[in-house]
Amino acid sequence: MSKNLSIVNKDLKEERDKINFNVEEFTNWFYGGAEKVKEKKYIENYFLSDKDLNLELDTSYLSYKDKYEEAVRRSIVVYKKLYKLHNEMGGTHEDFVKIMENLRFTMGAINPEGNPFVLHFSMFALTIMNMTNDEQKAEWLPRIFNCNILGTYAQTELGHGTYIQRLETTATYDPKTKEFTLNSPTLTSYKWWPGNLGHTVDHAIVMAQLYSQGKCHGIQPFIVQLRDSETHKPLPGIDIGDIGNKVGFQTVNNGFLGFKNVKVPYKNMLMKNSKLLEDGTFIKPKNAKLNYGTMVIIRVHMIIDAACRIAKATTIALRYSLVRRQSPINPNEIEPKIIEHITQQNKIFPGIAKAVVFKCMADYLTKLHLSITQEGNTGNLARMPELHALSCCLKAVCTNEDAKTVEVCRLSCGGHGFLRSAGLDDVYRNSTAAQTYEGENTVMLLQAARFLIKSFNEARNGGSLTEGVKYLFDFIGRNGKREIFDNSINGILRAIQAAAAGRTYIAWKHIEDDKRHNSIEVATNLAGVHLTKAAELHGYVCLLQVGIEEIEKIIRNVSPALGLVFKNILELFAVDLILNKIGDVIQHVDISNEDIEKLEKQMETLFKFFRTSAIGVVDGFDFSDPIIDSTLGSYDGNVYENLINAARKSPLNQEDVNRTFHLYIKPFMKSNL
Ligand SMILES: CCCCCCCC/C=C\CCCC(=O)SCCNC(=O)CCNC(=O)[C@H](O)C(C)(C)COP(=O)(O)OP(=O)(O)OC[C@H]1O[C@@H](n2cnc3c(N)ncnc32)[C@H](O)[C@@H]1OP(=O)(O)O
Ligand SMILES: Cc1cc2nc3c(=O)[nH]c(=O)nc-3n(C[C@H](O)[C@H](O)[C@H](O)COP(=O)(O)OP(=O)(O)OC[C@H]3O[C@@H](n4cnc5c(N)ncnc54)[C@H](O)[C@@H]3O)c2cc1C
Repeated sequence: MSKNLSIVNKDLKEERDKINFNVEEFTNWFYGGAEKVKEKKYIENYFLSDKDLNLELDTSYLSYKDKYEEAVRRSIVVYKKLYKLHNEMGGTHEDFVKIMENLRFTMGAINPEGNPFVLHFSMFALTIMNMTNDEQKAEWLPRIFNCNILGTYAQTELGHGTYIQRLETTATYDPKTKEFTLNSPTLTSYKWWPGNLGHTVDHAIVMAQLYSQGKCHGIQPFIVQLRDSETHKPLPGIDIGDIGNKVGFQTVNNGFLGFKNVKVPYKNMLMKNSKLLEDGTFIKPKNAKLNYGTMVIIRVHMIIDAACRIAKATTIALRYSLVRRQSPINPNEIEPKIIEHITQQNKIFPGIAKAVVFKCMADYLTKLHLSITQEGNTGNLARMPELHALSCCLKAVCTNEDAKTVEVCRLSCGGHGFLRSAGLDDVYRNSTAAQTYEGENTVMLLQAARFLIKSFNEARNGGSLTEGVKYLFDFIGRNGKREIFDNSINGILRAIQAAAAGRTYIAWKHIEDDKRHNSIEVATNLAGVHLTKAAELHGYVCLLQVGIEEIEKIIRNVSPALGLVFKNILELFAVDLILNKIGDVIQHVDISNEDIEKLEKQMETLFKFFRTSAIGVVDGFDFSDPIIDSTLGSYDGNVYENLINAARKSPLNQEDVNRTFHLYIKPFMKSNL
């Protein structure tokens, strides 16, 4: 499945012949074991081999409406098969999760511009699983699982996406009728953005301000039916539609939604956290932010998505760079593979290292999320703020890096990278969307910075700190002296920690100084740029720290040859990071010009070593050709054949002369102006 049967380009074959580690062993690590790789391949093939999907059709040439309709058609083919496969596998919840996890990659190949049902299977289902009481679970989960109802997560409004406390949709409870009345009192209160909302789903989790007994009790989730289950017509009082063309996500069917006196039964307010008694008495949750739980889960999941987008983009860029020849380095020699230009290595190799380190972070964060959620289920919510801060911080840092890296990969493919058939545009669109959805990245960094400043105050007052921010103690302990740089992995980590702690101190001091003339809120706003820089540096500290810990474990468990590749990858990540953050490092670390030159030299040595492993690593990401979907990144490396074949499929090339010649061009040319 992963390799096509055509003859592999000789330049690429020559590279693969030199790989000095076991690529399969790397793949097994990336997917969590040989069994998981087998499962992934089976599931991928199970779906992608279905002729009914008609994957030959290049949907990028279709109109907006046709794209959506084809995406719905394909999705239904997939979901029917999903349920068939699920039954064949035994029908357990674990089987379902297994298929869904693998389907995430496969769905991208089937609907490259987005899945019109993605919110049903992610945020809608997750919210019902995590924010309902037992009765509500029993009522809704079977219907969701069987797709008898389809839903989305409707939180953002025209006027507010970030500051959700000020959402304007209202849900007013009447104890006499035991109903809520939903209203959109203003234009800005219209829901705007929810995926799949426009014309696909018939239900939504709606976040609305709860009014009861004459008081507002803040935003609460309600499950609301939007469309008739037979006709799919909007129900009375529901104004609903698609928000129109976007930068990407064209087939996700993001929608708008307004309410006019829409009645919702009492039992439809999700009651695991906040509770409303039938008489209208409101009972506060243990922590008001528990209703933000679905956002936290998705932010955690977004780290692995970022890793995979980078893995895909670097696979395309590297394979292309190993077959593309241009510009002799020595004037009299043959043109080299473009990867021989060291600037090309500088564009692609650090990206490959990021994919690996982000994958380590995704695994770490998933485990942390599970353990903190389990604590939460026993009533212990103490670590919720730590998880919130970490997931916000890494969501922002990883998706920012993701978008940047994917764009560099596109640039590294020169002109051909600009073709849709190169496959980098959809990856980029998804990366840049991820910078905004699930919390805009600056806002996410500012949330993380709140935690950093609190921790800094705690450290100054001799309090206790969570593991991930203990480096703030080192900074305070140095009492204004700079960290002395030493050129080892741990030395680089300490330097980035010193930079993060130093920037946190600058932000803290800024706030303290401004507090003399301003409120704490105004002072915090004025320190915003420092705060976001501190949070960003903290994100890199976490990535490097977890990267070091995880890769040390990996090295102990893999063959020595693969261990060397991991060591090389970790060093690449670390040296690239410190060189990119050198301005911040210089401010807080005793690092000399010679040290910096040594790091630059070290980067060149690391590139030299990685030059032979790189193709093995990207092959090890194991994206099959239908998933990579790129003329430049296919396994066989036959890029020029792929490019001309793709061009021939352009709708304009289906006839020799386009009608515009006779309609407009010829009359214009003959007109003598
Ligand atoms: C499973 C498979 C994955 C599939 C992926 C599917 C992809 C589908 C594609 C797209 C889907 C996109 C969906 C969306 O975009 S949904 C909408 C998302 N919206 C947002 O993310 C909104 C962002 N805004 C917020 O999250 C919040 O407004 C806020 C920025 C966090 C601020 O909240 P609030 O105003 O209430 O808070 P305050 O500023 O007053 O206080 C901050 C304190 O609250 C603490 N806090 C906040 N959140 C949490 C939390 N979740 N847990 C614990 N604590 C929290 C925070 O720490 C502050 O504490 P402090 O002590 O400092 O006061
Ligand atoms: C592709 C896509 C899919 C989406 N899907 C969904 C969905 O399914 N369901 C849903 O409910 N929503 C969805 N959204 C909405 C999304 O979650 C919000 O757009 C996002 O949270 C950002 O909020 P905003 O649009 O209000 O941005 P704004 O907050 O208006 O951001 C504009 C600018 O203001 C700045 N800013 C705002 N507040 C602050 C602050 N406190 N401090 C400093 N700067 C600030 C931001 O940094 C940014 O530069 C989706 C959005 C996109 C793009």
